[in-house]
Amino acid sequence: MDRRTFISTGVAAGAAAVTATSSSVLGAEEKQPAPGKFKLGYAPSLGVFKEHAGTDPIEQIKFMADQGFTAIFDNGLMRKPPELQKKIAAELAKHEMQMGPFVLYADFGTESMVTGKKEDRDMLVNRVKEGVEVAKRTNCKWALMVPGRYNQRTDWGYQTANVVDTMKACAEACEGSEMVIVLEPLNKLNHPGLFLTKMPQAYQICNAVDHPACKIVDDVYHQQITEGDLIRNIDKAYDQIAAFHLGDNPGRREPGTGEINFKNIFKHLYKKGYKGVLCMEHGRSKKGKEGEKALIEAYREADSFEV
Ligand SMILES: O=C(O)C(=O)CO
Repeated sequence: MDRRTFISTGVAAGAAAVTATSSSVLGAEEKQPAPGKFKLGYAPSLGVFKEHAGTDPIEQIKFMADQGFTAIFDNGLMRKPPELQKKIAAELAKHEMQMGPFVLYADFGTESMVTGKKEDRDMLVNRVKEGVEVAKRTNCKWALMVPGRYNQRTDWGYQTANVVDTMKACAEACEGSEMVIVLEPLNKLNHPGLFLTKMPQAYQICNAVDHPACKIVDDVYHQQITEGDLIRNIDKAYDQIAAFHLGDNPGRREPGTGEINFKNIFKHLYKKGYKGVLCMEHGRSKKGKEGEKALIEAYREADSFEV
């Protein structure tokens, strides 16, 4: 199937989904997505549609927009040359697409935020300042941080207090910009030894930091492994959640390949009025062009909830 045929299939599927949900029963005009667009901001990663769109990130963004996506994400944005960062931002602006969090700091091998040491805090604050420059260049509002490893010899309460103090300094370093740091709890199966694993824990830290630039990215793949109860945790932590990551479990692939009921989660978020990004941070169940097509179809299916 060539790019055009594939595109028209994608948009047709989206249009069908829209028709099915845009009856007068809906009432509120603003609830209806643009024809062909997904209802929520599912964000493919740059590089995920190489088979259809090639290796040029700009062509990839055009392809994603054609398919009805309204957001992208790029974990590696910070490592890209500034000129390319600007080109990506300009292309996204043309399509009115959002950009999900880029990775600002995720060192899984180091005790960084838990130590309370000035040199660790200074290193992280400097990293945040670099991130602010990337955010300004790209209009990307969110930057992801992982608080690193925990220390086996220090009481948990002291480590939590140190993370809170460090995050206060990091959040203050965002002031004067629009950048928001999102802290990501990760599961201990894939990432043993990390400090931040749970939604209630992330919530407690964000509440203690009490700064608009310190929020949570809720990765439902990680949280399904760590604690489950996904919708209740979304509701309880909602005022501190600024972004989502997606991936089914087990396998960390597209919706429909595991045990998570994405259609219900998406419907729930839609009803809450969630307008942010949901980064598709997962692999695919099939390879090649067929795999890319299956990926889009999986999102069309999960997005086909009634509103
Ligand atoms: O490394 C991981 O598993 C992540 O989810 C980072 O976002």
